[in-house]
Amino acid sequence: MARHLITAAAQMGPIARSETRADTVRRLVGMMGEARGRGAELVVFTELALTTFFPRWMIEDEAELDSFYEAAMPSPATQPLFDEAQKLGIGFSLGYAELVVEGGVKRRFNTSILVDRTGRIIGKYRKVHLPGHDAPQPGRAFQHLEKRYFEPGDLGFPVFRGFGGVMGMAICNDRRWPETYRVMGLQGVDMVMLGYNTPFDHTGDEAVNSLTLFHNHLSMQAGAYQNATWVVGTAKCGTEEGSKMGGQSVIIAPSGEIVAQAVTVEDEVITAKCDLDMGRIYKETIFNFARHRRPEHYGLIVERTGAILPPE
Ligand SMILES: CSCC[C@@H](NC(N)=O)C(=O)O
Repeated sequence: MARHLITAAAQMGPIARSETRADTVRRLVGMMGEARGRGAELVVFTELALTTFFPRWMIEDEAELDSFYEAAMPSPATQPLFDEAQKLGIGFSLGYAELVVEGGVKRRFNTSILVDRTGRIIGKYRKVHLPGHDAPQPGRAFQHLEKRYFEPGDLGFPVFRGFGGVMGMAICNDRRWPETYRVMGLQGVDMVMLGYNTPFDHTGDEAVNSLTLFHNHLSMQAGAYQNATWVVGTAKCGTEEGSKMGGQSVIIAPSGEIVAQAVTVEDEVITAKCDLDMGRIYKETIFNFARHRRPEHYGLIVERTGAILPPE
């Protein structure tokens, strides 16, 4: 019997800095309802889906910085999302800024959770690949201070049984790194859910920036095909507080083909009927890891050094 999972990606247009949590959660609840109306059993929300993309600013006031984070999940502000999910019988993944206090010390992560169709959290992931800088860079219209505001995730790349398959999560910059998908691929992942906030000016080089949307899909399609998994990529996009960010949210099959794609840079729900068994043919043939991988030659990948150049 095929394992079909009707899946939605709920792309978000801009979130203004002044938008309240309650307003943002209402937007998410609205898209959840639309997704369920189209038969979706799972909806994938974006990275940092509850606030504007605050790492674009240097924020020195700690209380102001804390206001972008969630100290509990669910919280009174996010509870409506869990209630709606339970009422409609739809699961979701959600990205948010997580604040935990351990031994009196604040720890900050860029986090995603997976919630099942009963409203129960069944998985958590903390972003491993943090792009940008830990201090403001001169001459930039917008900063990218993820290295300042988050510590690298400490949970690895776990996968979770749910929705009839093996489910994994990644967050934004993670999607550009083959290791992200491969570590989950080695655990038999059927679907990787991820959200992204990708400003067009992220490299500072005009020629490279013009390829932003190409690189977005290139990374996710390669990750899907090479690991025989579905990939659902959900953008936050449009012009947010003056910063232009790429859209083109997608649902990608294990063949690497795009089966659904957003066409706006606003709130937009896309859906696809995903056969979680579609990856099997690839997992049993060209990407049969047990038969064909040669890890004895991959040692450099896990060395801490940067590039190792051949002798001159
Ligand atoms: C300075 S790199 C910024 C772009 C990065 N964005 C995030 N949010 O990770 C991305 O890889 O899309």
